[in-house]
Amino acid sequence: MSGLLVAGTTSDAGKSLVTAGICRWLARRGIRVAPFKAQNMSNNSMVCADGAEIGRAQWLQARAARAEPEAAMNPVLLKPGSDRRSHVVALGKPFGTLEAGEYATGRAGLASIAFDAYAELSGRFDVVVCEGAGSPAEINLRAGDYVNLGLARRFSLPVLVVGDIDRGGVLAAMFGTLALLSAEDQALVAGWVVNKFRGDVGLLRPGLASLERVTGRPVLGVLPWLDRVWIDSEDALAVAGWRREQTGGGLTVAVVRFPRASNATDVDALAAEPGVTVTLTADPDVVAAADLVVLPGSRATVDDLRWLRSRGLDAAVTARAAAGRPVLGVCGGYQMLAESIVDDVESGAGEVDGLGLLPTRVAFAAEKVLGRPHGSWRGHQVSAYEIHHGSATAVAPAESFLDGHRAGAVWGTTWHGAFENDGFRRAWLTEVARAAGRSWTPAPDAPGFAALREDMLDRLADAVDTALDTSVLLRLLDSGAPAGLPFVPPGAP
Ligand SMILES: NC(=O)CC[C@H](N)C(=O)O
Repeated sequence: MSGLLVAGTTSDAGKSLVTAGICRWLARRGIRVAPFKAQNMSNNSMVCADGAEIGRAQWLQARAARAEPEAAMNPVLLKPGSDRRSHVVALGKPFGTLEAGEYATGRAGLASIAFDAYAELSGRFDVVVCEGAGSPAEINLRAGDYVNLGLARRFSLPVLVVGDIDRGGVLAAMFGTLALLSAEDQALVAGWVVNKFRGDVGLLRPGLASLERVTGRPVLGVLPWLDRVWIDSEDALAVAGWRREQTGGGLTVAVVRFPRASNATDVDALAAEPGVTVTLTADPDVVAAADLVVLPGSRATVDDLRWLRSRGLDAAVTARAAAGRPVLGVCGGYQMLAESIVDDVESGAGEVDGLGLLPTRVAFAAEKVLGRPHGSWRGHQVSAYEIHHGSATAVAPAESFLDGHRAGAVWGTTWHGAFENDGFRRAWLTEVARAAGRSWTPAPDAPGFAALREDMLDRLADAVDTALDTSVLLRLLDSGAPAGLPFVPPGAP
């Protein structure tokens, strides 16, 4: 068993991608590999087969590793419900809340959960590829850190630092990251990976040679800017990347960008359908004009409903429904479509009016529902997942739609991930297109969503294979960071 930590000079440097790429590259060599992120902050999560909730990125990295996703791969998940408070998920189950001021101090218990999970996981796999968070040089947080060098030190993991060259300043960021670490932490930083490079690598080489000289550590390689390759992101959506053109009629989808959107990766599969264009928006005019509007999940249903109203988006959605133009709500978005919502759990707001577009009432319960339901719609099988405290019940007869309801051109379901089922997605979109007066029909030869995702993971592994010095990578996995790596002053101040 061995491990490696993939850290980054910044958030979004590409740690998740590099971790996924290394996982798939190792899995292809027949190595039993698992991903790990000690603590993830994200409202995009997934329910594992054993009912545990983990970050969506670790779930996808597990797929890259060809391993069954499980709680130990992301033992701590912080789900921000507001700017100051996060809901804590530990080993896949609710574990209270954490206020912003406690992030640095109140986490000792979480650190030991994460360390135990790593130790246990690494006993069952040949290699564990860990992803860090943010930058390891956030020295104000170093004392309580268990995600970056706190983890690496505990388990003597070699560390690769990934930098995003697209933002510029990557050489300074790499040098500075190292120079702000203590001598003990620096001893584990074993190499650099430049990410998102476009252009002539020859121009970059002298800079890389200087970086190697001043840091005494090798650049393992320069990963190219990979078009149409990304990973289910932690805090943003990459719908544009899925886009595929199709001749003939198109279909436009507007997804409302809630401040606390959760599991909004649901719309990725819509975006991957040829001819379907998905836009994230907070603009009532865009909501009015689209063929389909999606209200996605939300970690703060009542607060995001208030936000929807403050923007005048409620009127745009209601007007669509009245005109028989398609609206879909998923989980939190489905809850908002109800006649009323009683919530003494998530917002503490008590009873509030919903948009009244479906004949349902929503009640929040303290117990969180985590599940992997199966069902069907018009003969198409649907496998999904659910994560919620609020449940809707019909107060008048209504056509059923998955676990939810349909009234006119308004559909709602608690189920996430339903649109990844190809047959269901295409049949439902065909019905939506008809309701919207569009001639869109599914392309007969379009690949399925799972195949597109697999292709992306394979292209990532190809990039690792061709762009990185994999012999150095294997040596680090075999023997850890080499002894005698030079200390670069000043070190941690
Ligand atoms: N996944 C979601 O959209 C969750 C909806 C809502 N926040 C709940 O907990 O019930």
